[in-house]
Amino acid sequence: MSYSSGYLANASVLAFIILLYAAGLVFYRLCLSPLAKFPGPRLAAATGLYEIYHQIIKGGTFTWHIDRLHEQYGPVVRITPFEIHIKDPDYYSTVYAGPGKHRNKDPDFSFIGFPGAIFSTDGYELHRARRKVMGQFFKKHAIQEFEPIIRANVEALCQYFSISAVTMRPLEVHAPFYSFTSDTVSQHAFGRQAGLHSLNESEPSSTWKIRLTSMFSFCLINRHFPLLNPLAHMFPSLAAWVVPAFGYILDFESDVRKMVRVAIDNNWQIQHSDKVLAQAKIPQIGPARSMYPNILADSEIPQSEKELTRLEDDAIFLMMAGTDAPAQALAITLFHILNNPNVYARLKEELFTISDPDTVSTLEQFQRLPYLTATIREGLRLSSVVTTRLPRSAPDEILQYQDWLIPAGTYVSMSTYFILRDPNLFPEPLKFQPERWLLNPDDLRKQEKYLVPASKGTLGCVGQKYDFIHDLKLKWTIMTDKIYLELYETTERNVEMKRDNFIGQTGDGLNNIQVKVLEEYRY
Ligand code: HEM
Repeated sequence: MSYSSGYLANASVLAFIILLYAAGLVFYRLCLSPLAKFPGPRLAAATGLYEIYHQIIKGGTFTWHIDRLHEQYGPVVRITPFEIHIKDPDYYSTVYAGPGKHRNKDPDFSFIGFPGAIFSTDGYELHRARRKVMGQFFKKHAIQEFEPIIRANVEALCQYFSISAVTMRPLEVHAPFYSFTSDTVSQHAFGRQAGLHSLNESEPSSTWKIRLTSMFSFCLINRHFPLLNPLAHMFPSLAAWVVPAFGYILDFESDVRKMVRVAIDNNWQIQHSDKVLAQAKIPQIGPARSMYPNILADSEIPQSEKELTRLEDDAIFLMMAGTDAPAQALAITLFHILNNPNVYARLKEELFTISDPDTVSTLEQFQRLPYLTATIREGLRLSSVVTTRLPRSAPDEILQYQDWLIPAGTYVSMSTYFILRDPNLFPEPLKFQPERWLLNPDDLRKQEKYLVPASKGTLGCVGQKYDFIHDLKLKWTIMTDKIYLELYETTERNVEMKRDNFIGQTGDGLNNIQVKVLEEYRY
């Protein structure tokens, strides 16, 4: 036998073995797997390529496709070989359960390229320990202590609106909102001085909007092709040349890594100096405590949790999570307010009841305003910025849904995007109607159960308490009696989510919300 025919024979045997293995795997998944009995497209049950096709080839459309599958197959659908998707808002708190119920994330799904991040933490116990540490900085009182910094940042943010009133140039609102949220989160995380200060720039900068949008589009690819991430970081210049958006990601990472290194260096210096001086030197944010410097200084927290790469990963995700979703939710809420003049007028009227030029209204005062509070809830509902599903497993529990018994350890997911737009819960769901939240306390409690834009349970968003900061931001930026806003060349198309990059994205080139600042009334 010649060399080439021997080679061909070996290749054929290898191809045959691979085919046999693939056929066996597909047979197992379709007929023998404990999930074989669940309804859904056979192709989705047979291979993960089904999801990849909708996410990568069809451009992030799987979320909407899943919804169509529910119309065809009912409330339970097997959407991948390993995952069941359920569409029933009343089942949400079973899957996304609170303390006392053991839930795990799907580590493949939570892989976003930064394995040390709390979001990607595999294992219930480790996640719980990390959550306990991070959670203390997000307790209501901790955020309230942070209010002076938020106020200062809101003031800086308002400058852009004031300048726009003078120049009469339309303002694209994502850019200043992203600067606001990235400055605020970084100052909370690293201390006022050590954090970012994009709001100091004279023009609103779209840097953070571009960086974050690039980060999230990369997240989607990472999940399906996890090897791309280390490869891209191994050859950063080449990767940035092939995919220019990667350059923005590197810049973003580099800024966050720098802040972490400074925090570690400072901590080292503090620990090696006088102990009394050490306490005084730990950065404070107003009377509140900044996150990473205090974590580093806490001798109860194990050293492994304070390693450079672990903290870098954690801070990168924190900056992503704390910047993008709140900035988008705020921008989209603003769009809906301005797109509904009756809502805008009613809000202004309500805000005039507390507006006193001689005093600065407090967050607590805003929170007592029923229509403003209702508007914020409606904004969080309709913006529903997180379009991804977030699979969970119950490792030691058989979940029961209707007559279905879901084997322990199976990944189950639900999409909040469709809960927030469920017509049975929210009639005419695409309409922006703050009035739907003006309910008596019992009915409000029942309805709030379904307001889940930031997920729920022990693994849900740690920054949810930040939501009430919207009250402050909204009041100061848009409802203020000093300015009057009008949409400029912006329609529903500019806020309509078409693609799922974890965070929803509009159609190409439409992610802009422009306003004209029509007048600025000065006392
Ligand atoms: C409108 C605002 C926000 C929305 C809609 C939102 C949404 C979410 C969602 C859906 C998750 C995933 C939860 C899960 O896996 O079940 C998440 C996680 C997270 N979010 Fe938020 N978020 C918001 C604001 C914030 C803010 C302001 C911060 C920080 C300052 C933040 C920090 C985090 C962190 C650290 C996690 C990971 C939690 C963990 O895995 O334990 N988020 N967020």
